[in-house]
Amino acid sequence: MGRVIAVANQKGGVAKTTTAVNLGIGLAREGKRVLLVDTDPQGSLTASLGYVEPDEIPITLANILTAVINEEEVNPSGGILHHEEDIDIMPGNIELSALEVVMGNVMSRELILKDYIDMMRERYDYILIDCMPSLGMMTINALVAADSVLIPVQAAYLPVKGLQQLIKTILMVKKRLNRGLEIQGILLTMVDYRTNYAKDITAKLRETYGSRIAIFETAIPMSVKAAETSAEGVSIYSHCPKSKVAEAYRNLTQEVLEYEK
Ligand SMILES: Nc1ncnc2c1ncn2[C@@H]1O[C@H](COP(=O)(O)OP(=O)(O)OP(=O)(O)O)[C@@H](O)[C@H]1O
Repeated sequence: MGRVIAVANQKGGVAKTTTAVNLGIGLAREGKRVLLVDTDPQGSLTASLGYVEPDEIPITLANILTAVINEEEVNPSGGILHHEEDIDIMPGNIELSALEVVMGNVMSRELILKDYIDMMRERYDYILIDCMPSLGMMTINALVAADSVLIPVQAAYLPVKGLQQLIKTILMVKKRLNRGLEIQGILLTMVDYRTNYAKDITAKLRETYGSRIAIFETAIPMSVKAAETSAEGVSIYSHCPKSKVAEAYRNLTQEVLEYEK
């Protein structure tokens, strides 16, 4: 049975998508069967893997979740795209925006994505859910469907306030809807090693959250190489295997594999 990890932070541009893609492909390179699920109406995960016009893809997560809502039968292979780096993708696009509104008005509205994800678990070792930058119904659905949450945090400012809100939401979901949910850890991203920010922020995070929340050993360095990958439609391992960012995502992959043990 696959393990489901939500990559979440309501703050935009903190490298959720970049992390979902490179952790997902990192796990696939270790022989794991991986599904990436794009729950963001911007479709940036979908686009960054080479499907540059997500809005033109005929079957996406929005169609699948609509079928779930309407209690129609869902074909587990339906809409799945296969990327050359050996991962599967359930694409997302702008239709998820309207769907999120519909979701808010149906029975068991928090469990819609979970229905689909649970059906997919037996086919994969890891399912990574790329969340949208909000704490709305779609993100709640992702947290309900997941076993754990990975929280990318951009190491450019002291991000404590937004994090508190996210953690509160996660704990609320854990209490009411998904008792097994774990916070897998905070991942520092876009770390600029020319400054001392990373050290300061790590220290601040440890001081604030102490032993309650793990912080990954690995931090992801700031690098234009990471930003270039999405235009190429491939992972950092294909685009620039010797870069520091590639090394960091390889290390993160190992940490995630270790976590399960
Ligand atoms: N390590 C990095 N160094 C420099 N730029 C990066 C790095 N990681 C990601 N980026 C770039 O930062 C931008 C935001 O990254 P990304 O799209 O992964 O964040 P996100 O949290 O998923 O955003 P959104 O909230 O909009 O979904 C992108 O342009 C991406 O290419």
